[in-house]
Amino acid sequence: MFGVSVVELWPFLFDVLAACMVTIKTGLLPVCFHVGASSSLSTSLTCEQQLSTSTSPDRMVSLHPLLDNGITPGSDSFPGGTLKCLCPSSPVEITLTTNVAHNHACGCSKCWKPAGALFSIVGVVPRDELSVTANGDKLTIVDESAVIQRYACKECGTHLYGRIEKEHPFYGLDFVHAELSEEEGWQEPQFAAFVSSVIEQGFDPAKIGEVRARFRELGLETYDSLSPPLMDAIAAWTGRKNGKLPAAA
Ligand SMILES: N[C@@H](CCC(=O)N[C@@H](CS)C(=O)NCC(=O)O)C(=O)O
Ligand SMILES: [Zn+2]
Repeated sequence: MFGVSVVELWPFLFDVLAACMVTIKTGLLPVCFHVGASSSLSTSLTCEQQLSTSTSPDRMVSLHPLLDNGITPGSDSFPGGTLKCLCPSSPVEITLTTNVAHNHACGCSKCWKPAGALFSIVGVVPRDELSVTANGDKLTIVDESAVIQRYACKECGTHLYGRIEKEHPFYGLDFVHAELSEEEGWQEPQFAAFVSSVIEQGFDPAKIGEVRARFRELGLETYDSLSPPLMDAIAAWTGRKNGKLPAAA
């Protein structure tokens, strides 16, 4: 969803990234939490228990494995790496020659989530920093009518990358799930987007406050679309396109 050209937008993304990183708090609660009849968050269950019973949205909830036990900061100097689908043999592999930016939790129904997770973790890279390096013949586009053409493995269903082919504020950026890499140093999640969208997928609206509270405990702001810097980038692109703002230099 997310054309300013990449050349134009990419430095902006890094500025935003740097600003967001200072908001990440330390000393996070260890959790797998229970959203139940009580409004309190319980830490009494293990992650294994939580994941094994998380099929009902209003019982045990895993936001995402990379969030449930606290956020591990990434590395500013991380150069990128390889992401693989979950097939036990002949996995599809993509290679990124840079770290992700705007990495965030997304609650929308379209982004790929690992089993049991309520949210996806998704970030962006310039499209020319991504290449398919193995078993690309297993890729298929999930929904050709979507703005983001999400390329998934036909066998295991994992989304490898999402690409925008039409005129769009985020044309030139590909969407990826860095958790599909074994390397460490990927940018940590910066915010939570499309939070209310989990309700469309069956999550109890009465419990959404607890989800937002948990994100805040983790130091992540929650939004029901994207973060203000990204919404501002979209609006500026639209303003330039409709002539209300001067064209980019
Ligand atoms: N409430 C909707 C929101 C979908 C949505 O707008 N997703 C955003 C965040 S990934 C987007 O950019 N969609 C464009 C697309 O999926 O092609 C849902 O959950 O399906
Ligand atoms: Zn999404």
